[in-house]
Amino acid sequence: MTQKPLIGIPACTRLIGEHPFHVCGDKYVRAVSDGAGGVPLLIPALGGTLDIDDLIGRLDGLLITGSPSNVEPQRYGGEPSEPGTLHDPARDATTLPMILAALDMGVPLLGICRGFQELNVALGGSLHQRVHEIPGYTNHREDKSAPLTVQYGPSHRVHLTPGGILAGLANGADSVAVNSLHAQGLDRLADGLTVEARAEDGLVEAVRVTAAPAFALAVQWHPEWRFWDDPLSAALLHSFGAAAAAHARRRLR
Ligand SMILES: N[C@@H](CCC(=O)NCCCC(=O)O)C(=O)O
Repeated sequence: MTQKPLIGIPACTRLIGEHPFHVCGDKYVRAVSDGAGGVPLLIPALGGTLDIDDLIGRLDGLLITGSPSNVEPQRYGGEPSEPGTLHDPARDATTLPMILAALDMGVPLLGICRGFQELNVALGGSLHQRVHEIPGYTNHREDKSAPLTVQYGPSHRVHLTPGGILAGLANGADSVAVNSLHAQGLDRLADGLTVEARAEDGLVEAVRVTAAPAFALAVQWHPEWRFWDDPLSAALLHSFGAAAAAHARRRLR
């Protein structure tokens, strides 16, 4: 009997009423279960109270999701955020070390939106906090007043790096249309990352970990959104799942 790969999804913290919760969006859970063929395991944002190495050693993959919260700027030497910015320090304290442990232990990793930004920060890179205020960059935020199908619909094109993983998954296409729901973006690219895609304004929108022994890729857009309707999204999740399944076979043999 083939065991499905166990894929960890670190949660966000969220106040619901007066009570704090650990939460994860349903579309990420289904991207793991239906898109990657894995068993989703939600991981609470407990930071240093978790034995990160022990936990990563039990996983076959790690999906770092998007979130409306921003990585705390002190994590990358940034200026203080604008007052009222939503942060999630408990999530930062969990995802950043988990990313490094997964890369160190060869556990396949897929980052999405905030997860893409966290990969860059975890490896020593930095972020633009408000991309839309920087001359030369366009507005990459969604219209929050629009229906979700519009917010997560195609927003701009990204140019895929020839010979990259995404270009291969896109059957050699040199650009694809993606959605865009982010105010932050990559500033200083961390050492050890290779650009996989750029937006038309030049903003980096996808990276891979150059020397990673396993699948280690992150995108600024949202392939988990209705992935079954988008060939590249489906191929990306399937490729991540295949890498996790291969890891499971090695781990469980
Ligand atoms: N807060 C960061 C990252 C934005 C992000 O992850 N957006 C998606 C949130 C909702 C979802 O999970 O689909 C930024 O603003 O750049």
